[in-house]
Amino acid sequence: MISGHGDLDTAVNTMRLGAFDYISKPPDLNRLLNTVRIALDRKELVVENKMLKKKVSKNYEMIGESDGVERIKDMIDKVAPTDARVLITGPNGTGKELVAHWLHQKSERSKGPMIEVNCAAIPSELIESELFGHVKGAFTSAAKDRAGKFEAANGGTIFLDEIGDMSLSAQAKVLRALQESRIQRVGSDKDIKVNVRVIAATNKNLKKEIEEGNFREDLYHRLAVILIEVPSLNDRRVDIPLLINYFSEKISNEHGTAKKSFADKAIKLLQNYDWTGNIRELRNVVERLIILGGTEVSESDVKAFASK
Ligand SMILES: Nc1ncnc2c1ncn2[C@@H]1O[C@H](COP(=O)(O)OP(=O)(O)OP(=O)(O)O)[C@@H](O)[C@H]1O
Repeated sequence: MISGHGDLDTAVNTMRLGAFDYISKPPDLNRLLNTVRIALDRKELVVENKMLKKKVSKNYEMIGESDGVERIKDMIDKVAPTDARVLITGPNGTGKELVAHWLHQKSERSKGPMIEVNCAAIPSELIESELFGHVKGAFTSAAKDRAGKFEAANGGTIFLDEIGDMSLSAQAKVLRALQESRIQRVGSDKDIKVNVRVIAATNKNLKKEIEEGNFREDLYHRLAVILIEVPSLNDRRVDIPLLINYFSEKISNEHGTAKKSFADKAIKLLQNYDWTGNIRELRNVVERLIILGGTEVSESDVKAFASK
């Protein structure tokens, strides 16, 4: 707002009504330029922030009203505010990672970091240094000191995904970290105290892995203080219509197109499929049908493009 009749009241009122700045006439052009620059920066930040918030909150929405999902939501509400360790089990693509994010977001640690480690993706000779860091010279390629994921998660949560695939030697190190809340960087004997909540997930049957000697029983008991079992999609088919609707909206948004509806018969057909890939597979099928199907996705679209 630029005005020649400025007094303090008008200035305060204009700002209250949403003006970014109040400049009296004749304007000092340097000040004006500066104000415009700052306002543009602010606007950019606000837009970016809105987009990020949307992304975060949308990504971790948990859709479903089946008994299985309701039970998980109840458990999350009870368990999230505590520091109890949680082991999440269930087949691939059922939403284990989603549950882990929810637990973190609804916990007192939500302002702290949430660090994810995919234990299956890290070669066994690197996992120790990845989790606990290393000091310079600990091994040939250790050119400088480096903190690991446990230190990075300090004050927050570490999510050990696919824990069933972790080597026995790494399991021993994780066990020590859990027992003592302390870690040592590889190549150092200095203890570092960490304040980290541990959430782990696996699609393996850990009881069976224990019997076969692939998983430490003591580590299992440390991790599974609370056990959350995520059911397969075939065991909660009532959620399928809701999920189709949710993914249809989400995918159309991502594509920048109008939301497509699905005919009742198309939904029924999808509801009876065998979803071995669970929710991840359903999402892919919905995306395919949105791209290839008609304005309203029909039963014949499902037969043509998503037959099983
Ligand atoms: N109840 C749900 N509502 C909405 N989206 C879901 C739900 N459950 C899972 N998803 C979505 O399905 C996809 C797969 O979920 P996620 O990655 O959490 O599964 P996972 O069990 O961790 O899989 P994996 O064992 O293969 O790592 C993700 O895109 C996730 O956002």
